[in-house]
Amino acid sequence: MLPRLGGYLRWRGRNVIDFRRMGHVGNGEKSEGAKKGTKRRQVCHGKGDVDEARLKELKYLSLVIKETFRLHPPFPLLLPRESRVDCEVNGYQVPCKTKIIINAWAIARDPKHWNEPETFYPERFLNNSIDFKGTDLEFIPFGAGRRMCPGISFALPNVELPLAKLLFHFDWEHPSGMNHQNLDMTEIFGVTMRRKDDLILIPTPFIC
Ligand code: HEM
Repeated sequence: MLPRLGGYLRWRGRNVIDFRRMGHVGNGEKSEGAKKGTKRRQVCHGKGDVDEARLKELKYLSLVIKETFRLHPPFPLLLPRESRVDCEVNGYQVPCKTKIIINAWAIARDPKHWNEPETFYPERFLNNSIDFKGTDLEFIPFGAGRRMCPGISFALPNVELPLAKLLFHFDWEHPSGMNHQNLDMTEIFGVTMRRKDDLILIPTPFIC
């Protein structure tokens, strides 16, 4: 359960939703946003909620999640590996037993593997078999090989389901003067990566 403090929904010590500016829906009347939102909620509309069984039908959401993991992997650097033989990589001599840290963040933005790598474009995964299950080495937000994340099948529904529920039950807007183009996506690098600035959004409840 996420705590609500002083009008903000807080997660990991940060303000994620500003409830003080929450859009009002009076007397059971649907907001304009909610009426428009019905079309966007086709998969779950009439059910009143999103459940785990329907997650795989939310095709576009899964593309958006993939693209988010590509551009903003929570763990930008994989666990250190040790080379087992003397080898040469791009002209560099790498002696046996050298500790190697793989930069999954940089690989996922490498123009040798991605068209317009800096652009957030979920459709790039449409009709495309590239996945983050550890076999496509240009896209490894969960790592690859023997040290790959063993929590992946626990992690994914815990990203997809809360996100799907938040999108189903609310319409979301930026505070005035902001739009997705001027949203500052700067991140703070570390063992885990996170936004530099809080993401402030205005939710309007969607009444089914
Ligand atoms: C979105 C969520 C998550 C992401 C992006 C993620 C990503 C990663 C990455 C990149 C690694 C290093 C893999 C490598 O070096 O090849 C890793 C390791 C690991 N992850 Fe996750 N992880 C997530 C959630 C979880 C969860 C929920 C659990 C446990 C329930 C978990 C347990 C572990 C463990 C135990 C390791 C170390 C494996 C080892 O040392 O061999 N992770 N994870």
